Amino acid sequence: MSAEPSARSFDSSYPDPGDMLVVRGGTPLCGEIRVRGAKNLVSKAMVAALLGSTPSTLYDVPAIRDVEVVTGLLRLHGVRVEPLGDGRLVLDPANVETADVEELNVHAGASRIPILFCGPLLHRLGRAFIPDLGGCRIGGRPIDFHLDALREMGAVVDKTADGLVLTAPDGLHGTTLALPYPSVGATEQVLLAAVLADGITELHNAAVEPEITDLIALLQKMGALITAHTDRLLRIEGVPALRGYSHRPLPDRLEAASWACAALATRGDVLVRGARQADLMTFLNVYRAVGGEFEVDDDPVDGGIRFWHPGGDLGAVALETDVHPGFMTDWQQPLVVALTQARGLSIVHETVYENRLGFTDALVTMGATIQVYSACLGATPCRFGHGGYRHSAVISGPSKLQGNDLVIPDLRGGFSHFIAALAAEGSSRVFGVHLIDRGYEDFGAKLAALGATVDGPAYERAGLRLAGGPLEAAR
Ligand SMILES: CC(=O)N[C@H]1[C@@H](OP(=O)(O)OP(=O)(O)OC[C@H]2O[C@@H](n3ccc(=O)[nH]c3=O)[C@H](O)[C@@H]2O)O[C@H](CO)[C@@H](O)[C@@H]1O
Ligand SMILES: C=C(OP(=O)(O)O)C(=O)O
Repeated sequence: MSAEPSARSFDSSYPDPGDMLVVRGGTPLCGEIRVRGAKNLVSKAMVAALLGSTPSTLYDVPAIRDVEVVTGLLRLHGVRVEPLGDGRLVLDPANVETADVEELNVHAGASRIPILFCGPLLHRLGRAFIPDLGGCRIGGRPIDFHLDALREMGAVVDKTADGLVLTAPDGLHGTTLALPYPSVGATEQVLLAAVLADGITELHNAAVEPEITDLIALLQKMGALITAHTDRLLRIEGVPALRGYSHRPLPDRLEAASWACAALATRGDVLVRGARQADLMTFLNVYRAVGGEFEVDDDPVDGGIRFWHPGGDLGAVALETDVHPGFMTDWQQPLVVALTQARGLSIVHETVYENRLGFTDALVTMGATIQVYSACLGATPCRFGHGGYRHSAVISGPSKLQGNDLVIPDLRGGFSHFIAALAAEGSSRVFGVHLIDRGYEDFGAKLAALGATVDGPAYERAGLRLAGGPLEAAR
């Protein structure tokens, strides 16, 4: 890239120029970082604390925006949320109360977690107000499975201009449910509603992601009676009361895979402390198929997985994202950047979300050769084969990437843009950096620890925001 970033003018369609980082590419990421509790478990564990009659303690909680949002929502409902430092969080639900709708709406659009407050609030207060949901814009992300299940269990749902209002005039009761698709959120919804419901709930076609298994383990600690049968069947026997839990969440397998892909795309070598092989089996198979190397250290305290590029060419692969135990959709975006560096044609069929390949447009502007199709380019026709959803990609590599201006579209797409910028020649300006905070703790500090050259207003303006600033300070 010829021009230095400072010489480029800002396009008026870019978000806040202060929310931008300049990345100088071309240096392999090398070193070690640590991942803490999984974003996709910790936030749900925090909601589950509402179900207990005594305080809960959660360990290894990362300083990410989703945790901050759920902390805010819980506090508005009277839950005492006390960060004790070093990732310990005590949640005391002794004084749960109805929250002010206007105050709750401050969190509208910030995360997907508010929908999981339905069951716990209906049990505690008989009423729940749910602000509009946020989360990554990677598809329509409807909540029909959640609401249908709650209605079957006795909830009445009113859609208002402000958000959803739920009541349960006769309480929630157990029933037999079948999800049209094994949705993670809807499975969690049923678990959180059924554990205190009257009678037995059977959930067919449930999600079985490791985060679900960990949530079940946590609920079991609270006194819940849940049996996980084969064939995606969960049987939940409602109990009259639950106590608080003490729980160390599973490590973040999505963050671990992101850094693994960053090592591969930049020809680097990254030790991800805390990463656990059991949660990453499917990812590791694909990583190896592409040509990436890894080594597992099982030490329970200091262990992790070292990921590296062994030199030479990477190989192309064909893969489909799927529900667990398939290749997880949240691994897809970082891996695609590594695939731009693999020799040959790779095919990626995204079957979980209909709109999760938009981030590839930016990679193309950097020199990647990626074509996106609305046909199902995989062995299994998926729900998105008709309707014109651009959900299959063909990636031809290896491509020399050039730095460019990038606007972060969503959490994993944003991480992918960073990897591409780090693998590219020259410098890139990455806009919308705050979106990364939702799921990557200490992102800037970790990049720096791995030898990346990153600078810019997002660093200068917010001081240590990306290196454990306000999120950590809020503890
Ligand atoms: C906070 C969190 O844990 N987020 C994860 C969770 O999201 P989330 O729980 O939102 O994802 P789901 O598993 O529910 O969604 C999977 C598919 O089901 C569809 N669907 C879902 C619910 C519903 O009521 N109706 C419906 O049609 C969705 O549009 C999507 O196509 O699981 C996803 C799939 O592993 C991950 O990518 C997200 O990182
Ligand atoms: C899609 C994701 O998260 P969320 O469901 O919170 O939007 C993700 O973590 O990649």
